[in-house]
Amino acid sequence: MSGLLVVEGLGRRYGDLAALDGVGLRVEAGARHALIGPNGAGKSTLLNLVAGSLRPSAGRIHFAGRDVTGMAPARRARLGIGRTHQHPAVWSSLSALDNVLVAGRRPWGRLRAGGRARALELLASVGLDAATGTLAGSLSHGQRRQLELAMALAGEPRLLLLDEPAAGLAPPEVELLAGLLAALPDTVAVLLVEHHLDLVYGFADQVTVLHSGKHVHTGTVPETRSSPEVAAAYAGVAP
Ligand SMILES: Nc1ncnc2c1ncn2[C@@H]1O[C@H](COP(=O)(O)OP(=O)(O)OP(=O)(O)O)[C@@H](O)[C@H]1O
Repeated sequence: MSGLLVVEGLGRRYGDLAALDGVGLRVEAGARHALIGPNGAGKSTLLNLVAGSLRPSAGRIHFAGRDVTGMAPARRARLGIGRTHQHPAVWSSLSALDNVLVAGRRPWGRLRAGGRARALELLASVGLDAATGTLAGSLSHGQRRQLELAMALAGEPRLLLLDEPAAGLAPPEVELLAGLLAALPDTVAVLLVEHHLDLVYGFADQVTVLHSGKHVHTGTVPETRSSPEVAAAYAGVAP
């Protein structure tokens, strides 16, 4: 089965509500794949199902040729699925450096060889070289997003799930984020959930659109921009 991430017939119900309904998705190794759609489309649900923090009601998830559908989040992370959250998940009482060191630990808490140098390198790569000793709780919202990105990269993911990284950022911070995303190594595939369409269209090579839990469209940026189904989804018309 080709494709780094292959999702088939994925569904998730909350009582009577189908938050996600029979969705398929394929993310190739090294791809820049965006997942968009109006509020409540099911984007975060899909991301959480892939990360393993939610269990599906239907469907399968394959990563790197393995069926990970029932696998715990920590095991998926060890296989190479990294993520950031809608609200940055950092340890407020630890320094930025310690956050990255902890996030990059191997199983059983062992630090990676050269871990400190690598952590400093990652912090520099996300623009936090002047804040390595700052407590994460004292960082601005935008800086916590940058820190969480460095933490996710410390796990050496092959797939990075980014959940609305531009949410709550001021325009100059969005520009900084766009630069950081553009500089991500192409050894990492990215699945980006985002409402900021300029950011998405500048970043993605494939775009998948969800509406009311259903798959509406997958295509290149020009295909997505000119799709009547996508326009209808954003206009609130049933696909
Ligand atoms: N824990 C929950 N209990 C009940 N319903 C939920 C729960 N989580 C999500 N939902 C519902 O599932 C649907 C999909 O939610 P989801 O957060 O995945 O959408 P989204 O596309 O990420 O939306 P947004 O862009 O607003 O973040 C929504 O109708 C939402 O209200």
